[in-house]
Amino acid sequence: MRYLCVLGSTGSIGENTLDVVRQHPDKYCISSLSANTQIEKLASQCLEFRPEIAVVSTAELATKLRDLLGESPTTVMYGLDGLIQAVRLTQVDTVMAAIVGAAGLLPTLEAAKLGKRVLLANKEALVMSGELMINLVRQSGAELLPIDSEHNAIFQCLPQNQIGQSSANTVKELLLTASGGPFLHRELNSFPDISPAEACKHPNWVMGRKISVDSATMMNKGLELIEAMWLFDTSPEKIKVVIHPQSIIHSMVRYIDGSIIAQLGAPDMRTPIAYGLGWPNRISSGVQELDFEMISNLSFHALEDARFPLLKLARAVAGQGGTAPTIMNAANEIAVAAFLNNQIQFTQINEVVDTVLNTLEVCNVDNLEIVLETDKMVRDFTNKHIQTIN
Ligand SMILES: NC(=O)C1=CN([C@@H]2O[C@H](COP(=O)(O)OP(=O)(O)OC[C@H]3O[C@@H](n4cnc5c(N)ncnc54)[C@H](OP(=O)(O)O)[C@@H]3O)[C@@H](O)[C@H]2O)C=CC1
Ligand SMILES: CC(=O)[C@@H](O)[C@H](O)COP(=O)(O)O
Ligand SMILES: [Mn+2]
Repeated sequence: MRYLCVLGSTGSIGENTLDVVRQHPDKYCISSLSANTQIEKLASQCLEFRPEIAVVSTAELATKLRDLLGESPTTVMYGLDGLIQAVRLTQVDTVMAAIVGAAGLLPTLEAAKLGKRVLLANKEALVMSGELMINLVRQSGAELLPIDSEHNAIFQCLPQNQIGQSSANTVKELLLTASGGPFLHRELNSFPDISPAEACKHPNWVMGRKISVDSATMMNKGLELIEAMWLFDTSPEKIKVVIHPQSIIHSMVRYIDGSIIAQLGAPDMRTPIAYGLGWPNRISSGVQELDFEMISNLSFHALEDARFPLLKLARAVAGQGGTAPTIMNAANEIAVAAFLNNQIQFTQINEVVDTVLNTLEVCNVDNLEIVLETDKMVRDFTNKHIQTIN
């Protein structure tokens, strides 16, 4: 039996995780769950899975959740302390890191520090903390398994199934596939008119709002480029992005002998989640089998920089290192939130991130405090900057 803490259980990845767990009551037990504000959904998950701990964001929400749970024995906690307690539970051996954005950083690092199996969906946490997270994993002996579909695909295509061990001798490059999002063919001159609802309508995947906007701007692929550098111990030059609008090939590895190994499947996150839960074995996921007779076309396109300037910017940030990825991530989180709140236009997400990166100084990441201070400082700066452009 494996004992799970699901951070962000009310989100898209969280719900998919619980769906896979539901299919294997003999293999997985839910020990702790967490949400931000969706307490009704969390309450229903608690009543079904009976975790030891459930965590919400504030004391008020914790009181309301406790009321909703009635006689149920789950202990309700709140805030960062609650998230850390949820991860620290002695019996928890596996942590699904599925909180969106920087809010997931500290509990994910705690899981890594404690040597647990970390199923990493929360790519922003690795982008922000980079080497610090990888070093914690190495020191503690934690298992860091990628859930992001592209990285999970690459993990499945690499020879030794070991994160952070370079295959530099035989791997020529990693090929990250990108759907191109909802605006792959939209007229560029209409980009300023893009609404939050349009940006959140991904052609192939059902995901949370923040990652959906990131897919539309392709910042998602930029974050994934940096995520892949750390997970697979490689440089940005050895990671190529290929547009593949069908999202059937989830990513590929090109070897020095001309072979390319790809992982294919229906665009359903339950496949990578089941792979992470079952690793090194495989378990069923409930995902419908891919029917090749129904696939008329698998196509590939080159990237257009003018359409997706944030990917080019993220590649430069990846090469720069230091606090540059932390700055980029924080500016992007604030800009995406402002776009979703109708405060800025879609095209201003790029302008805001670019301005912030060109204004703030990049320094070395010597410790976690530098990451946390940078994240806070950039959020304040970006919010103020957005007020000035409105
Ligand atoms: N969805 C997908 O298919 C994929 C997602 N990912 C990554 O996985 C992560 C989660 O994405 P997704 O599931 O789509 O996101 P969602 O927005 O659907 O879910 C986010 C989860 O995090 C919780 N949460 C949000 N803000 C906070 C906060 N400040 N403190 C604590 N908890 C918080 C939410 O709680 P509440 O419900 O109460 O708001 C929810 O449980 C992201 O990093 C994303 O990039 C990676 C690959 C694919
Ligand atoms: C499902 C998943 O992993 C997302 O990150 C997905 O890849 C988004 O698709 P694109 O960013 O390729 O549009
Ligand atoms: Mn992805």
